[in-house]
Amino acid sequence: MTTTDTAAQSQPFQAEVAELLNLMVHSVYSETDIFLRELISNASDALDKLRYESIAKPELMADGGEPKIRIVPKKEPDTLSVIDNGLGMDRQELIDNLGTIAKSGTKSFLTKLTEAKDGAGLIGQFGVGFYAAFMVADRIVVTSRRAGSAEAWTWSSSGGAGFEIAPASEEDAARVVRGTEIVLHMKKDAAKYLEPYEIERVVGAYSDNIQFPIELVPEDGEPRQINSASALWQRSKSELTPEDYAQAYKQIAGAFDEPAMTLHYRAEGRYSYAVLLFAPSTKPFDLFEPARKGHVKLYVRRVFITNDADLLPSYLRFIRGVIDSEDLPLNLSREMLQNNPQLAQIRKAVTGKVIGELESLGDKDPEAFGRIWDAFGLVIKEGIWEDYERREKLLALSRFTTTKGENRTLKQYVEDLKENQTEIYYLVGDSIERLKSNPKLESAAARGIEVLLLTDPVDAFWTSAPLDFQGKPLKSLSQGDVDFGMIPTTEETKDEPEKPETDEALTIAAIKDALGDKVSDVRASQRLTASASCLVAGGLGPDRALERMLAQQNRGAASKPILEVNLRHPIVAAVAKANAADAADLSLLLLEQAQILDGELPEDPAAFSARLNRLVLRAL
Ligand SMILES: Nc1ncnc2c1ncn2[C@@H]1O[C@H](COP(=O)(O)OP(=O)(O)OP(=O)(O)O)[C@@H](O)[C@H]1O
Repeated sequence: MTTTDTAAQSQPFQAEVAELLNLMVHSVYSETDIFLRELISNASDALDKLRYESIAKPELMADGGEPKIRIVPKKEPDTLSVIDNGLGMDRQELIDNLGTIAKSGTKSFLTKLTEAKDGAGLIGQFGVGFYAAFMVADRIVVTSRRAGSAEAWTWSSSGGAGFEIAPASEEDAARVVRGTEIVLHMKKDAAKYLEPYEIERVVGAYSDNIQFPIELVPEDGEPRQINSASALWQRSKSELTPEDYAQAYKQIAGAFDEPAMTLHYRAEGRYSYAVLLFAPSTKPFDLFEPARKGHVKLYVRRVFITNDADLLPSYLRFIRGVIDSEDLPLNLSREMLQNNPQLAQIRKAVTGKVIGELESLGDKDPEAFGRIWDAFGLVIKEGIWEDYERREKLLALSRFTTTKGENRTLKQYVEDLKENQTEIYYLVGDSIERLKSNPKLESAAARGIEVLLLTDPVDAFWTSAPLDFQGKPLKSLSQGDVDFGMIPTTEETKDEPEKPETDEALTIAAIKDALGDKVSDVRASQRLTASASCLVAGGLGPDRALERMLAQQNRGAASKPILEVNLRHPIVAAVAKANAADAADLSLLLLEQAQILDGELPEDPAAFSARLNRLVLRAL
């Protein structure tokens, strides 16, 4: 220990912590109860960690007694202590863990929180953890001793800008043999949490499923255990109520909403393991963090091993819960986590189960499934691209907005195929409204063909994989050739305008000539009935929507599109008859219109408007 280490020191909070504390104190959050849940959950994590570390070093458990959590209310002075004999923290850990927030995305979250009206809802998704205690306490003193260490340290803070760290007094150090004691000096308006029945109520509501005993130590009377301290996932389904599950979900996932799906089973056979998984009903704030980390905890015979075992593919990263194996060794190393064939087997089986459960939820309880899809459909669709093996199953789960309505499945789509229709058509774009008015839909609309309207950014990616559903290929209406020739038009639209008597080849040659290398080709369109022109991608490369996205992110230049023209349209017909200058103006206008309809800007907006004015004036 250096001399600076032994002296008391003041340290500032990380800016994000100071900001968060400020928000907590000015009470964006009215549900103060959760502070106790957060402290108990941290205590339970510390006990889990100790149990895990002591597999390799049993001596860590030597002093300090059986794992448990104690809650000690005292009225003179008003303090509430939450004490665990878990792993504890050394000096640096106290500074790092209780002075900073390590979570990625914290900054953007805080900005959102400050701006949002409904701060409470948001803060629940974030989990403010330890700092929640500042809602009820105006001073917090934490004394901690890391298991096996000769030193104990005391961290203290009254909120505000920073905290102090110092060696624990002899008296405090003697009391904290192993683990952490958190003493809250309660605010006046939070004195109710010093009442034993109030503590029991909160523990019963939020923390009953903590695996370790939680003991209430009242000022008068004997200490008593106030939770059931069993691993809920090990109990049989028949003895559990929906309320039990809802509470377990909140505790395991640190969530505030209700689960939209619960999956609880035990696999027996070559490997035995218990599974308790939940799908939340609301979106957490970090769903789109680049790390795309999962939230399923791995236990081995009731001992917590890691949060980090990638037990589900990342497109199911919204699923929360526990998998508890009977057969894995307790001392799983990082390498073993990555390469263990048994874990790979469990991962595969559980992934299949989750998808199967989502599928049957979609049939049995479309409303609950709808909540999951609305919150996580974007993420599930990543799987269509990533998980080749389960592609068709994930396509079957997906819900689409189409020209026929909302929440359509591909199964419904295929059941409603038109006579001679052999493909599933889709169009990718920025918004449903814009897609609905896209000319590329015209010919499909005239035939009553349903088209999927895809507007999520991820849609441009998964659709670039070769896909089919029930033997029907998925096909973009803005790419390659479409052939609706065999599909009859519906009655009302049978009388399309007659084709004008112009030479097709001549018209196309004239437009090609005028556009030069601005496009890769000019073709007669099968897609259009009313509009004059549209742009499509060649048959082999990426779809136009994906190209546009990649180009916006400077990841590759967009390749030249094909201009399709409607030979029935009077402007197109006029090209062949016009003089060279007018033909050039008209042809460029056909290209520029098509760009605008795709949500792009014409290459040279000034030239475009000059051209338009020229032609309009001529007609006047
Ligand atoms: N009782 C404790 N024993 C040991 N370490 C603790 C204890 N309480 C907190 N910590 C440490 O402090 C860190 C920060 O705790 P905090 O509650 O703020 O966030 P968290 O638990 O990591 O996240 P969240 O609350 O969102 O799950 C914890 O990750 C843990 O390392």
